[in-house]
Amino acid sequence: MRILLIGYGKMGKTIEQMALAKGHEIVGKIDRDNAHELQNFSSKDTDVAIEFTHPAQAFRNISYCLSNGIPVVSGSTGWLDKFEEAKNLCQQKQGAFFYASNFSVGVNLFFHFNEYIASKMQAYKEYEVAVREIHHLQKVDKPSGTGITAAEGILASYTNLAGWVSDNPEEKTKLNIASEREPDVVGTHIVTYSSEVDKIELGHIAHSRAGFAEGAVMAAEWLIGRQGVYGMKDMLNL
Ligand SMILES: NC(=O)C1=CN([C@@H]2O[C@H](COP(=O)(O)OP(=O)(O)OC[C@H]3O[C@@H](n4cnc5c(N)ncnc54)[C@H](OP(=O)(O)O)[C@@H]3O)[C@@H](O)[C@H]2O)C=CC1
Ligand SMILES: O=C(O)C1=N[C@H](C(=O)O)C[C@H](O)C1
Repeated sequence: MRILLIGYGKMGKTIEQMALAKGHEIVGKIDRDNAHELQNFSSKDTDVAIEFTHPAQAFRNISYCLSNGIPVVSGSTGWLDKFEEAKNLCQQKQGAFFYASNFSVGVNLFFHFNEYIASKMQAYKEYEVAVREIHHLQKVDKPSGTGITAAEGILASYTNLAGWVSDNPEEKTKLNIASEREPDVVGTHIVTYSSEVDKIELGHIAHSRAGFAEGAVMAAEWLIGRQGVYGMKDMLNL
């Protein structure tokens, strides 16, 4: 598979290692300082693009790929206000687009169990539900994309809550997502149900970026030959 890497930071470099180990070819590496070179790539030389950049750049990169017939896998977070636009463009161009806030199989199992637990816990209003995410100091967006997906999984059952809120535990009508930034934390997500007498927790701790990279390469392999908008639930049958 001929892969174009868009974003050559922590994730781009980890994905490169994973892809080469699986026998794939990297046809290009686009980063901020050579971003203009993206226009040189087309479906003639690229089977799939894997995009991990920045909240402010992701939509433009994804749009370029969809407009030029390049199937695109994106893991960038913090840009989802434009997700509907990306979906529409994908439909219009009959393209292929795979998005996940988190490509790790373990996190997607965590999402699955999180939805199930929320569906049971919503009947027990003596428990207050909250989401907490902890990441490294370089992370630019808050809350994390994974934290938002976890919150949405809970809100599907908690119809009494009017959406989520970032770092505002006093706002009792909404589900709080608490964000913490600490050196060298790859990605930790914890859902807590607290009552006066006890606490139930479901959590996921990433030990490295290998799980994210492995999932992204798996998604790229899976996307080739498909048309439409997909996510991890489609690939993993969750
Ligand atoms: N879905 C998932 O499983 C995961 C998602 N992520 C998300 O992926 C994104 C990237 O994470 P990470 O690799 O850790 O971040 P990094 O900051 O390490 O890397 C991002 C890279 O993108 C580059 N970049 C900035 N603008 C452009 C542009 N216009 N075109 C191409 N490249 C550009 C940056 O360059 P420069 O440094 O010069 O700005 C940088 O090298 C984040 O949104 C993060 O939240 C991260 C891990 C897992
Ligand atoms: O920026 C990161 O590092 C990560 N970002 C993703 C997110 O925002 O959920 C996924 C992972 O937690 C690492």
